[in-house]
Amino acid sequence: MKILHSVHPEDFKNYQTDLVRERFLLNGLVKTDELNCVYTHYDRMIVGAVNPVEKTIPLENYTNLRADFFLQRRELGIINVAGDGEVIADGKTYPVNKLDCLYLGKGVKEVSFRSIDSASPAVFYLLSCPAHAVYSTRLMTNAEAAKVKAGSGETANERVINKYIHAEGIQSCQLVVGLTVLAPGSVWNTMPPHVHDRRMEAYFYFDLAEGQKVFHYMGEADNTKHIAVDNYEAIVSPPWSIHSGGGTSNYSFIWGMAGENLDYSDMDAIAIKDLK
Ligand SMILES: O=C(O)C(=O)C[C@H](O)C(=O)CO
Ligand SMILES: [Zn+2]
Repeated sequence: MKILHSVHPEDFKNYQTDLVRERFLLNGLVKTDELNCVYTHYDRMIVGAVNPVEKTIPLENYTNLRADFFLQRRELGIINVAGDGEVIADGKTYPVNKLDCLYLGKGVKEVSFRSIDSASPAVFYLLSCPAHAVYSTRLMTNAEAAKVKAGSGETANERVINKYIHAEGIQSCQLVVGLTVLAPGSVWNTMPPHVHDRRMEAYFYFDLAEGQKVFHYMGEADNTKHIAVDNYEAIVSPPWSIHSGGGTSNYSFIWGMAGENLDYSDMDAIAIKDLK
């Protein structure tokens, strides 16, 4: 499994586009009939994706985990962003359709993924972090997720934030996961931006139309940089960094965090006027 190391904010100030991409962008995650995971040193969060088309794909036990099985000391959040699919966990089958979320706790031994129709395959996005206790497996459909409206059409940031795994939702050790859907005509996510020194975060962009891009902004508030991100690409955000995007069209993205607490609202807001 590829490993991504952490970056110091002072070093980041010297980074050019290529190095920002190398250190933070996770691309090539979604490949036909493959599971692809990256082990990040941001709270040891593993970010991955599996796109089962013709085959049922198992969650393999990577050697760098030095574990008997993937979830021996970890928990896992799964969100499907494409066609209908199923996750089989220790013999039980869970239907996980577009925008549904399945949480699997520490100790689940055998996990595999399949699509219902290979002509419209599922794409499961995965977020896994270390777990110290067992929390129950739980499926939450998109209709059941807590929804918060944010932004407005006037400022091109009208969106709905859907929360699945968080303090008042699916219970976990440290995973916090949800997704945000931008309204047509709105392009800005997480603007005004924020940081949260107590949690890392990863964004995975999806439902971005062919030929469009999201300009993802990161860095400390007074030293921001951007990279242009495609559909099905993820980007990690260190605790010192803003994480905000401006698209050339509307799109959706999954956000996932791990760290000190499960409190979604534990953020330090940054005023737009203070951005540089
Ligand atoms: O659109 C937004 O604003 C978000 O979705 C923000 C993320 O949920 C986030 O950054 C949580 O810390
Ligand atoms: Zn955040």
